[in-house]
Amino acid sequence: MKGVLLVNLGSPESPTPKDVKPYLDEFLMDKYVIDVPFLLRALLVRGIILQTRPKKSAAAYAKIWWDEGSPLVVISKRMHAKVKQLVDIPVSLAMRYGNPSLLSGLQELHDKGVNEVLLFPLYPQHAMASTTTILELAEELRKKYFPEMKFTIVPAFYNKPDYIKNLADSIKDHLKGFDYDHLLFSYHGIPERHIRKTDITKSHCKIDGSCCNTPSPSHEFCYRHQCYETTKQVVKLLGIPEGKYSQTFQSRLAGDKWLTPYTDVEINKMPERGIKNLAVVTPAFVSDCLETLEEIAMEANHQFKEHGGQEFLAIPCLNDGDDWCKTVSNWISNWSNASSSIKVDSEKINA
Ligand SMILES: C=CC1=C(C)c2cc3[nH]c(cc4nc(cc5[nH]c(cc1n2)c(C)c5CCC(=O)O)C(CCC(=O)O)=C4C)c(C)c3C=C
Ligand SMILES: [Fe+2]
Ligand SMILES: [Fe+2]
Repeated sequence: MKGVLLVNLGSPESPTPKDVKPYLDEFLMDKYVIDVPFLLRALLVRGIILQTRPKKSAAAYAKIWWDEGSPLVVISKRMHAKVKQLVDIPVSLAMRYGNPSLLSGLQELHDKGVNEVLLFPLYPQHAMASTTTILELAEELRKKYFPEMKFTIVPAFYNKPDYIKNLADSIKDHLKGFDYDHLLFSYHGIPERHIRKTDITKSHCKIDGSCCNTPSPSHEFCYRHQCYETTKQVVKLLGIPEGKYSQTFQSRLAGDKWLTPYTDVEINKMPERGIKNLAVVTPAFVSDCLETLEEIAMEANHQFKEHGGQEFLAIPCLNDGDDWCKTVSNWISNWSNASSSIKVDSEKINA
């Protein structure tokens, strides 16, 4: 029997340092996130980062927390509930860090008699720190607890026409009545090293002006290419002219060189370049979360105005929007109705 596991990132249990600390420990001790040898990772994370960050992060979470819980988890649950109504196979929800855990999601499907699982990482663009870590942990759990299960993986959907249309429609709706000078596409950043590591050709990605626009098999897993492609396809659909939009990367940690240009640096320079009304969209996230609600809608908004900007619009993520939930359920139904599900590629899922 077939079933689906939707997987998002996850949040702490509450916006307090006591609950944020174990969440950050699980997150940052992940070898796909901080990809250095264990002892160095433990020294960096437990010896340095966790000494101060839980308090700072908890304060940020407290600003965006809802009565029902973390926005990311609450929104994911709402989306899950809608998708469940639209398909006729079991669908469970899990988080990579925190709860509901991946193990509980797989167990729930197993208890319903599911032995063919469509693993659905809720990330439009592929990154080892987001997607690979889900797939690796799921495989580890499968081997240990559910050896009879088969997995099929939903690949990054950064360029799938129905996803692009949902995103473009949402941007268009939110821009109604907002006379914007510029639309910024701000994606979650990753260290440049991660781009080189996921380059399957081991030679293509130079992280320069052209590699991501030159066709290559490496693009199947290149986060940077996939971000550019999402932006390119959305602006094409919306007819936004060159110069009226740009792309940046947000949420970097100190230490490494992360993908540039940096969102905060660019936003602060915009008012002196004549951009007074700025709209920001965050397509690396399908659900609003700390990084969109606090870092962009509060912090970047404030900084933009401090630097002379006038109006700032943070465009919400697709969240549990009806069109997006329909797209997700169509992909699921196409997979569940396919006669053979041994290996289903993205084209088939979107057929
Ligand atoms: C788009 C997917 C994501 C990638 C890729 C990603 C990489 C990445 N993240 C960190 C460090 C942190 N990220 C944090 C929050 C956070 N990250 C994502 C998504 C991706 N991260 C989301 C959806 C969220 C929000 C979670 C929520 O509960 O709302 C945090 C925690 C908050 C904080 O202390 O700032 C950290 C830390 C690294 C190091 C990384 C790539 C190496
Ligand atoms: Fe992150
Ligand atoms: Fe590239």
